[in-house]
Amino acid sequence: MAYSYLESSCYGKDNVKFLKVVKNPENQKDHEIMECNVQVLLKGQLDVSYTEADNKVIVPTDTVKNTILVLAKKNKIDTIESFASLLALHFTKKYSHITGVSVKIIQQLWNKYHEHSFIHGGAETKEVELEYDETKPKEYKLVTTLKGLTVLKSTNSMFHGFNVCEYTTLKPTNDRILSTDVLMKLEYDASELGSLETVLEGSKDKLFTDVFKNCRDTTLTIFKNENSASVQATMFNMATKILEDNKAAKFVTYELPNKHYILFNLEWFDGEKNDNELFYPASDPNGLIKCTVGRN
Ligand SMILES: O=c1[nH]c(=O)c2[nH]c(=O)[nH]c2[nH]1
Repeated sequence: MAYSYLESSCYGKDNVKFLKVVKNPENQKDHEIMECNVQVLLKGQLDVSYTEADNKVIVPTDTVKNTILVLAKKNKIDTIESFASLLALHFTKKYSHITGVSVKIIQQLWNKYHEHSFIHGGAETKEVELEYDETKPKEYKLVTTLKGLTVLKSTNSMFHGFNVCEYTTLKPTNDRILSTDVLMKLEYDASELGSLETVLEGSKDKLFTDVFKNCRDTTLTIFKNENSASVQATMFNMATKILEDNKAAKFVTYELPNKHYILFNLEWFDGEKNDNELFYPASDPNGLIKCTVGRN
């Protein structure tokens, strides 16, 4: 009896990066661009490559990389959601022993300001993760992520009424700075979207674009409008509104660092008052608050 067994495995290529330029057929200098970083990991009857050094079953990661690039060149990509579907279906259809694929695509945001000139959207990205198992084709998991959207509000944020014990030094406040780097994930309800084949045909591209925009708009609107009781309460309200607005959403997850700004005490300077005007940014430690919200 062997000492060990293979509990689980997957392999593929990570950090396959491309910039795709799409030219307007009526004006060869009018372009749209898409910059992506793709990860594709394969699963299936691959155990012997680990346990018996049998490479016959290995589709080389180099081939995975080539496939990503060729499919990106040859196909119309309107959203990274449909491109992820295309990749998952390609690998499972092409190789009989590949039965599952995990795809992750990170898209840079480029804002067009002229027919072929663009401004980079900074740290903010859109990401998509797709888990597909061809033995359960209807149960795929598709998650879209908004990441790196840094926001700050300089009033209308409170934090009081919290648990107080002998370890507590924090003072309750009715007015503080609230700042975070938004990480929001929306898991689609696969039964609302339909089969991955319909997703890759592009029939859901408008939905994907609209849902992502709605998530970003709702995050920013609730952030600015609400007099926040806490990060916890505000993120729950954001997630609830996104579920209300988007029937295709199953779960909404937020992961928000609470990036603290601490009021300087200037009393030593002849009693100088500091009415929430001068703060120092405390890079660490930071709060970290997460929740996943579903529909009742
Ligand atoms: O919104 C907040 N939630 C917390 O859980 C917390 N904890 C803390 O020290 N400050 C805050 N703020």
